[in-house]
Amino acid sequence: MIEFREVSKTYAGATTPVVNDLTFEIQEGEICVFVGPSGCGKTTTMRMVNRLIEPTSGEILIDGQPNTAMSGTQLRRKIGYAIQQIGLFPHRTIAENIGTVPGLLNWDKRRTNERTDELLELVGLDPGQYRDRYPAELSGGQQQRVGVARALAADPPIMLMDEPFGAVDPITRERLQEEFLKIQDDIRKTIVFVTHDIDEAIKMGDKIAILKEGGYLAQYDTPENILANPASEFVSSFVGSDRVLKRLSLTRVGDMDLEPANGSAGEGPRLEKTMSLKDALSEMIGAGEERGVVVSGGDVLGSLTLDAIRGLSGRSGGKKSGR
Ligand SMILES: Nc1ncnc2c1ncn2[C@@H]1O[C@H](COP(=O)(O)OP(=O)(O)OP(=O)(O)O)[C@@H](O)[C@H]1O
Repeated sequence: MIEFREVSKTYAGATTPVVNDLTFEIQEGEICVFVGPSGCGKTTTMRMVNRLIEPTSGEILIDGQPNTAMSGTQLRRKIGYAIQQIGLFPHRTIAENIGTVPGLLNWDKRRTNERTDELLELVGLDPGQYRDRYPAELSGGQQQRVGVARALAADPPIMLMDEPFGAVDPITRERLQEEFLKIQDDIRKTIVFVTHDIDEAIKMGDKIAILKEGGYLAQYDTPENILANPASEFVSSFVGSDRVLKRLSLTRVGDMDLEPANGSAGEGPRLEKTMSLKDALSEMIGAGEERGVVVSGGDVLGSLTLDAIRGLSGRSGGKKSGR
């Protein structure tokens, strides 16, 4: 767990803070996304976790221990770091790049090589083909995969990821996001993820910290709750006027309170429980029906009505509690 306690940062020579009295906790195994407009202090906040930047006041605890009490080696072992624009060393091979932190931690060569190959496979790159290439010989998307592999090298429980998928086209970006979420399902790291893209935040975050200019925490909650109940005008305009649709995309049919199905036939289209509400809505409107039958495999789970979906576009009605 990472705890921010009244953390502020004013850069030398500046008169106003760029990070302002942040207090919140990031739970173990969760992805916490810092999002907000340019200059609101996202990167500064993230870099205070691994002490690339020191706070002016307040403290950051990692598993209950102030990070100031940890040595450089301890911090490197505990915290992986993947940065914007990839940051691979151009004159080192892919294997040497991935082996950077194991090298600093004095791992022997064999262990580092085995780990490198394992990570290349994890991020979907054939070790035989890519291990000895240089970064310039890889596509942007492949380089970003290597950036993620490098951050994972020493198997740190915490990962800091600063716009890790920023430098690629939208389609590659979406693929990288999905691949990474699948990897995270297995590795369950505690992740701080910086982006300025609210859609990426909604997709990647278990929690989202929305920062606003001056480094204030405008809202800290699950994507679901932020979309349902934006805390202020600022949050509401930052998440966008399509927040209702975003929320429908995020919510699965199976997450809703369902009505009993009165027999499975003749009650509108069949909706798989994993389908998003946005797709379910489209099916129901397309079929001209007020309700659909929610199924999982061959079993009928219940019935979903247009009214229940409409209820969701208000506040939090209609949805089961929890994510
Ligand atoms: N080393 C520094 N010295 C002085 N001011 C700095 C320094 N680094 C950042 N700043 C200022 O602090 C503010 C916050 O910067 P930061 O990089 O944390 O924001 P950000 O939200 O990550 O921005 P972006 O989305 O544009 O990357 C900005 O106004 C920036 O100019």
